[in-house]
Amino acid sequence: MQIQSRAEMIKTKPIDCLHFIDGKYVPSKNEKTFVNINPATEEVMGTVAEGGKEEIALAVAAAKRAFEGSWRRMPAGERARIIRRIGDIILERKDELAALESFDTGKPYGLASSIDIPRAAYNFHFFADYMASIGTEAYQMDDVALNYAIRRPLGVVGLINPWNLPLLLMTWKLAPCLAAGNTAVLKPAEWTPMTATLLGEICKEAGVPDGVVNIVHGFGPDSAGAALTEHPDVCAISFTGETTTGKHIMTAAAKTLKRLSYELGGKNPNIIFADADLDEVIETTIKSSFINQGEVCLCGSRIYVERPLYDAFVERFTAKTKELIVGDPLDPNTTVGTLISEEHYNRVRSYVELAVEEGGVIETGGKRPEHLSTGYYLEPTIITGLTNDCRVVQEEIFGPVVTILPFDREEEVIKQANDTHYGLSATIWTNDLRRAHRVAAQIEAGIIWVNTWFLRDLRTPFGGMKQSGIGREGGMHSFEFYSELSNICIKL
Ligand SMILES: NC(=O)c1ccc[n+]([C@@H]2O[C@H](COP(=O)([O-])OP(=O)(O)OC[C@H]3O[C@@H](n4cnc5c(N)ncnc54)[C@H](O)[C@@H]3O)[C@@H](O)[C@H]2O)c1
Ligand SMILES: O=C/C=C/C=C(\O)C(=O)O
Repeated sequence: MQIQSRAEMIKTKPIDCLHFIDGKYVPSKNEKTFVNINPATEEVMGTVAEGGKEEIALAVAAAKRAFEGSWRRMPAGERARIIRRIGDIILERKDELAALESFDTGKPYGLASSIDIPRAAYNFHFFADYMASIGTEAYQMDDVALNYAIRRPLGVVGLINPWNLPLLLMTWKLAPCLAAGNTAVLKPAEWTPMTATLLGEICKEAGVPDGVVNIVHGFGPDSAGAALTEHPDVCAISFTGETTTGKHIMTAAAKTLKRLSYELGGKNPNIIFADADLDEVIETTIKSSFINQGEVCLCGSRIYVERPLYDAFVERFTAKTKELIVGDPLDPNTTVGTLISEEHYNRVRSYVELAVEEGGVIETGGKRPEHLSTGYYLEPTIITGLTNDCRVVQEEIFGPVVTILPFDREEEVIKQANDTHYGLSATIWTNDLRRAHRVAAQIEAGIIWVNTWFLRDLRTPFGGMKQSGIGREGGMHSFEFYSELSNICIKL
């Protein structure tokens, strides 16, 4: 069956995307739009309003009015009820949102339906519950004075999002931002506008007052993204994207001293000791290598295997990788869909070619599947024979490409794992409990999994160190970013 006929089976159709400002869908003032390409068919599936300075100004003004209006004074219980309702409506519209996410990204519909959309809903449910339990702090100075802290919202916050897990990551920011009493201007990634567009009407239906949530589409530099980072009435930016983009945003935001929260790039080690359970390792490492076409910042794309296990791992992992089904994102049997765009496809392909130049051996993959002449499809790729200082081992590829290196000693693999300017996540496989604690404590990463991957407790601190991020979000850490504390000292 053709992709379109499967889309009909799913019944949802791609949508044209307008901005959502002050509770209404509006085009750009200059009527400018850009096209939205389906990465599986390479066809135009709709148009997107292209926002700039003017649309950002309108959105920020609406957010400021809303902040000074009812939203910040709304009792927390009522705000929590509305936030929970957003999550409920996302679940009610799961199939539609999953289809649009799959159209936009090329990810398997099944993945969007089982991970992306349910987790987007859970982001709202989690923070609706969590906000009821947060307190502040108080200190008594003998019988001299009493200190207590009060927590208040920041004001208008800019939320700038990437294209790999569009609704999951957009709502990971929006839920705590609203729970803390702020208003928001969202800038979705230009490649993935559709679920963000529907989020506007979902918030309105849930009872979010007009102006509290605003969505402006557009690009980064010289467009809506840059305008949001420069606007004087935006007091904070939460950004998820490439490290290089983060540096540009920091420069722009410095002029108005905005508070920044950064979730940036990663090149994450997956360290496998010889005592690990190989069946478990293979099953999870297939996911941590190739889920979402490897377009996950947390993917363990640098695999290190202790030498006694190396040959067996390479053989078993390669065989399992060959069983993955690359194809039509709407086909229920597909496990690997398309990359996000032609530009990104060519970039990932160039790294496979570089790997060969650097002396690597392509154990499997590296090519467009022969039966898929249209669409940005790339086979899951395993590369061996490289050294830790190779560009393919050092640079973020953000595609279905992993390298495997052997190691002999614990100290050696810790050194190699840390030999990167990134520090986002890491995975360690061992049944030696003391070694697990010892090695985890030495790995320079913000998020470390032992004998698992992408197991998420939203109360935990989430974020990277070094060039992988600034700050943490999740649980109390989100409230620390999305609110201000004032200490009040009263003489007794
Ligand atoms: N650490 C995390 O949690 C996490 C999660 C997902 C993705 N990522 C990273 O994101 C990258 C892939 O996403 P991407 O390609 O969308 O990243 P990107 O940096 O190219 O774009 C991210 C967003 O920033 C906007 N943008 C670009 N330039 C801007 C500028 N000068 N001013 C304001 N906004 C600007 C884009 O329009 C987009 O909305 C990868 O590096 C990946 O590792 C990190
Ligand atoms: O591609 C990066 C994935 C990030 C995931 C989260 O931010 C999360 O699970 O909260």
